[in-house]
Amino acid sequence: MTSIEQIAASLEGYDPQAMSSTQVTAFLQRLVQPVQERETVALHDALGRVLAADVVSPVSVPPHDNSAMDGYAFDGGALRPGQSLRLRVVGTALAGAAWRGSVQSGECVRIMTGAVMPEGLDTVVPQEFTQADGEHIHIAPDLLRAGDNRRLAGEDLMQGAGALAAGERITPAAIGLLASLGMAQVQVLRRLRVAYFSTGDEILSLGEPPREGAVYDSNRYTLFGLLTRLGVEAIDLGVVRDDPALLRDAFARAAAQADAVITSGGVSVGEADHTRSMMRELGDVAFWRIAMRPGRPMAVGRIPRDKIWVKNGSSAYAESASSSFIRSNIFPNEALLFGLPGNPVAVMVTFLAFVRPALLRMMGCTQATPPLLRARSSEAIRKKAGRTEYQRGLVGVGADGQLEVRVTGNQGSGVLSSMVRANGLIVLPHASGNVAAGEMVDVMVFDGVI
Ligand SMILES: Nc1nc2c(c(=O)[nH]1)N[C@H]1C(S)=C(S)[C@@H](COP(=O)(O)OP(=O)(O)OC[C@H]3O[C@@H](n4cnc5c(N)ncnc54)[C@H](O)[C@@H]3O)O[C@H]1N2
Ligand code: MOO
Repeated sequence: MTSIEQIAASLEGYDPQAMSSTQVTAFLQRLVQPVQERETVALHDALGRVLAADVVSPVSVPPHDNSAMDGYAFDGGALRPGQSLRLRVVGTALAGAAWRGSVQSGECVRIMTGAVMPEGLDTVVPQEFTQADGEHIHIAPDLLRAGDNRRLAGEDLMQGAGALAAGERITPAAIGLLASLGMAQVQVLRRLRVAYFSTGDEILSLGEPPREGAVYDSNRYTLFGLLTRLGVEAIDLGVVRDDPALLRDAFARAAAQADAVITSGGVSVGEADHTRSMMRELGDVAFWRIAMRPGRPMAVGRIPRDKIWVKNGSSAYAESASSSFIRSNIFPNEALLFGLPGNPVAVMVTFLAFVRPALLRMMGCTQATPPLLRARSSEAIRKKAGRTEYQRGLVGVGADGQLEVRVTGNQGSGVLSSMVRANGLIVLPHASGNVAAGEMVDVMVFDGVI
């Protein structure tokens, strides 16, 4: 199999010490493949899942011409410019109970919204536009045109037309559309499994008492949120101390259970870290410095799962074949590894910039990158050319009605509070320099993404 370094080396101008975010994206596009296994799920369980096959409409929606208003159905051919119309009401059509009688010239049928249009009638006058006069109604001149307030059969979807395409994620609207086709079940791709853990001796699990030099683990919680919103099965493997045996065990357990493994911390050049060396020892991993901020150091690779390391006695490990590891058709024998930098905002930014699009592609989604909004920066932003910067921003509508974005304060890569106040990331591209107040910038808005 082609090694990670070989795949990376095929990128133009590859330099592991100076990767651009475009190169990382291109690398991941080459590396990852969608899952193939399918399952059929009930509609309620389909939200957020990815369609395994195109859905062709088995029926027309709506199935018949019907009224868009409560009112009176009549033949629009009787309308004359400048003239009122007097019609005799000869029956009633209810939603679910069609009028089957015949309608002569000068007659109309009382009709409710959704009721089938009676034969030969093509126009509906809303009841508030009419005056009743015994058995008759009056319609004032020039209120309507022929065909008004009639919904045509198949105007939403024609029988045999493509309704949804393979690779689309099932949104609330798509679930509704599937239900409107009478489909109680749908074929989706299997859910992706993603295992994650935090590394570092200074990382406290919740519930542990504070101690000097230690910080509570936040990365596992932001990752939990990001993965859950993405709709994958998120497998939390806790905090793993910087100990080779514990790290080995964690990587083995993660790779055995999951399609992808995400770690945070220990990928920079720090001396005390065994995370890097364990990744190198167990897997096929590239360590990069990316020209971006935050999120500079990152490891990407594969960890084999065809051998699982089981604890033998207290500290020794032995390789043994296991039947409990998953067989994934993405990478049959290994899990994809994302070694994210430890700083809490760097975790979120590298996830949004690289991990999320890669996981979406693995999930089988055809749409893997979120659309960027263009907004005017309300202030000057300092930016170095030669790296992609992701600044936490708050987008809103300015006094002139145009979209405007401002930075939410301290942009340190450990500062989560400015991330909380943001509703998007201002994406400042690699080549660009300082942003002047009033300049237009790209924003990846969180709503709909995280
Ligand atoms: N000489 C250099 N030093 C550093 C570089 C560099 O290029 N040369 N890069 C800096 C950047 S940028 C980052 S980001 C960090 C990434 O380093 P690591 O991935 O090795 O992360 P750690 O050192 O383990 O942790 C960094 C920072 O984040 C805190 N952290 C870690 N895990 C968690 C967690 N689960 N929850 C909350 N906070 C966490 C940790 O305490 C550290 O403060 O390296 C720079 N240094
Ligand atoms: O990856 Mo680091 O973000 O910039 O501190």
